[in-house]
Amino acid sequence: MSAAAAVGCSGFKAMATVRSGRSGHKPPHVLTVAGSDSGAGAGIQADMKACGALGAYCSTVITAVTAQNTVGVQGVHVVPEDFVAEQLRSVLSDMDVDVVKTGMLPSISIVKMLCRSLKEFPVRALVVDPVMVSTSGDVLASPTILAGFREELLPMADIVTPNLKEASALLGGISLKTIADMQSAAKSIHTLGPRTVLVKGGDLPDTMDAVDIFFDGKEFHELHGERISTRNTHGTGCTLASCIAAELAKGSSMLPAIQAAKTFVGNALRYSKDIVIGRGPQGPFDHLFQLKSHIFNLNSNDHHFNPDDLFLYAVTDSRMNKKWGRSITNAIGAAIEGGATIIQLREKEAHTREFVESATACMEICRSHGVPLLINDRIDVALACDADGVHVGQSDMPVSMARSLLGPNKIIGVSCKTPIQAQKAYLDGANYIGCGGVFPTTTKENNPTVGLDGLKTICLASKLPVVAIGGISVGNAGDVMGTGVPNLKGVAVVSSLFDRECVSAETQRLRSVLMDATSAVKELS
Ligand SMILES: Cc1ncc(COP(=O)(O)OP(=O)(O)O)c(N)n1
Ligand SMILES: Cc1ncsc1CCOP(=O)(O)O
Ligand SMILES: [Mg+2]
Repeated sequence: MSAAAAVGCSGFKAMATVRSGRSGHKPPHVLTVAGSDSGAGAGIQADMKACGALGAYCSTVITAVTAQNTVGVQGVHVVPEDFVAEQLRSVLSDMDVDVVKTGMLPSISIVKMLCRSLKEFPVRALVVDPVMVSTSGDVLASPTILAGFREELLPMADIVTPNLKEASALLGGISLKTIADMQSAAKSIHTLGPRTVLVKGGDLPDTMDAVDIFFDGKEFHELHGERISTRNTHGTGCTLASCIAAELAKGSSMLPAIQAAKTFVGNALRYSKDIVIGRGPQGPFDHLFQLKSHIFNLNSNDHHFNPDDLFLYAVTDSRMNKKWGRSITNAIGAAIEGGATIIQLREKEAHTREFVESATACMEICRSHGVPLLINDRIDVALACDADGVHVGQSDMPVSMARSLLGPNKIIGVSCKTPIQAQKAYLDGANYIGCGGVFPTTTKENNPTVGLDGLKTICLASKLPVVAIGGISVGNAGDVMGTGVPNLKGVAVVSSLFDRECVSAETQRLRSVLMDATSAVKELS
């Protein structure tokens, strides 16, 4: 196989499109030939997750089915050679595989048959993880496969990735205790025919960090990685080799592929170091940490949405603040002091930088008081200042899109005037509905009113909590809450708080009107 020329080639996608004979985009494709791990930490399952996480398609030829968990390997069922051959033929004859990665190859006849298949259907690169013994110490391949590795598979490989035990086994049982030993092992394994060798030193005693030795046929590269203290290391070998394969399939050359793979494994271990799966000594780690760290980690400070937060919803207005000579931070501070339960920054005229800066300052105030802060219209500003959520209207970014950008924990409110909009709000993943204008207002132009009847209709049409908005003040807030619809949770107001001289006093007055009205409704029901 002449993978040397192909690995690291550019213009790969165009070539792949021609090969597939169809127009459209062909994703980078890794075929893993390995064993299934019922615990899903290693083997085929790890390979699929690793390739998927790095953006490569992963097809699978299963050589054995293992019964294993975090304690060890309880059983191995080897797939008959003919059926491994059939799987290989199915995938390789049809799917334009870029890179083959091998894991558990339980018998020499399977090794030999794989080599024949690869000669019949050449691929761009072959990554061999010479799996022999599981991390729990269980034997996964008969020692006779060593001959198959040495004589047939390794000469075809672009890289072979033994750990210390495997390197030792490939070299007849020599002892490997130092970095110098690893270098000489890498060189000796290279003489067996692979284009490059990575000897993994995770088990090397007396080293502060994990050192791997990469030999490219000419030079040694010492690759250092932080040693992460965790029990969750099951599947690191499979994952590293699969990541290398995925990077090669994407067009990387060998050394950058190894570096990217090491970074991925290091980050996965760091993210997963405290997860608990299984009762045994060695647990799996989370290959999909990138998805979760984006969505979950960043949001560790998120305010957990409580529909009662909508009770007294203060919405800012830059024109009013200007008129009264207030900064936005003063305005929201006063509203919180007066008893506002949620704040929305509705800054229609602000430039982005100014908006991000003031929103960040407001976030600090709100967080210190445990009051959620939402951003009107601007998902980007909400993300930038890690706000608790957004409020969007029917002509703003769709709720479903905002949800996928903000993740599951942020609060999303949406304006609705019709029952259909209200039903869709729930299906799209909104947390609440803003319904209005209920009454006429000069704060928002060209905004037809729905009245108290329209408000009730919206409330009844949705399971979501609703906040009423538009022309609401101390004079009519009692009527609004007096509708008594259970999911009407409060009122949102702009001018009756911020177009007044004393924001905190107006907020207090409104709060007591709302409290009286809700107690009256409770008494009636
Ligand atoms: C709580 C609440 N409800 C409704 C709105 C109005 O949002 P939208 O329809 O997007 O109009 P603008 O506020 O963007 O002019 C709101 N802001 N808050
Ligand atoms: C933003 C908005 N959406 C519907 S009405 C309205 C304006 C509410 O302002 P005010 O409380 O001053 O009537
Ligand atoms: Mg809007």
